[in-house]
Amino acid sequence: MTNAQITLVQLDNYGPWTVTPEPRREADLQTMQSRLFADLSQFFGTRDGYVFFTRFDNMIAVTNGADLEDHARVQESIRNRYPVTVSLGIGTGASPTDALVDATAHLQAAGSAQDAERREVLGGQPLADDERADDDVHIAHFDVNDATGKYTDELDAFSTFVRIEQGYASLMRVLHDEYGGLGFFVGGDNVVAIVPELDRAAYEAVIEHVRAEADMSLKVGVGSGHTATDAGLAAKHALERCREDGTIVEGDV
Ligand SMILES: Nc1nc2c(ncn2[C@@H]2O[C@H](COP(=O)(O)OP(=O)(O)OP(=O)(O)O)[C@@H](O)[C@H]2O)c(=O)[nH]1
Repeated sequence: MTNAQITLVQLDNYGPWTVTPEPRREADLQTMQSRLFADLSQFFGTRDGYVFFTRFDNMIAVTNGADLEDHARVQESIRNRYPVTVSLGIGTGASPTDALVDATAHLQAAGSAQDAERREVLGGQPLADDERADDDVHIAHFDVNDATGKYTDELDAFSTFVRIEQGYASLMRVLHDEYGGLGFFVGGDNVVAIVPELDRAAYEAVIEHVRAEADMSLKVGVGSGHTATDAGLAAKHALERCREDGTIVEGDV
């Protein structure tokens, strides 16, 4: 089964802050955003969750295992150490996309991201203990076949970046629009996707879609678990089996 718990992290009134009292230096904003992401990754990581930076002003976390108190503690810690605050919307659902829609609704109902009065909303409810199962979280770890040989060692770095981003765009769209999954670029040539339970044929179809649309060949390791860490590690081991056996889909399918 799938029982996703997704937390939407939204910086409060961040747009106005970046230009008040006048535009702030971009390098300072980049530094602050990446430190905040690192802190959130570490915090949710200690609770076996994953955070993805997405747009930095909005970040998406898989938080199965983190309760309301954990979320409130993150807000307090950020308030104490950063010049910005964060609102958190917690959503649950049978698919990651449903859970994210639920999480988003809790923040949107409380006001705009650029409403000076809307600060540190903590909306929604985590899964109760008796709602959780050992295979709540499903993660698919996608990797480009021989990205080093085909791109990194062949093209200039920007051309490689464009090719990888095009593959990522194709993959994230098909996962979201057709399968209820949320795919995130995590660096290099890797995409980690939070997915519902999907079978081998679905993964083969996703990989074929990206090959046809973006001319990029992928492999994927799939894992499931009680938390993002458990599922994500299982997915990484499955991806290693793809490498060893020359296969394109391995793991919990
Ligand atoms: N975030 C993250 N990045 C990874 C991971 N594994 C590899 N990478 C990144 O991906 C890049 C390419 O590494 P590989 O995917 O091993 O290399 P490859 O050339 O595609 O070779 P094959 O995957 O064996 O086909 C590395 O430089 C890293 O940036 C991972 O588990 N997580």
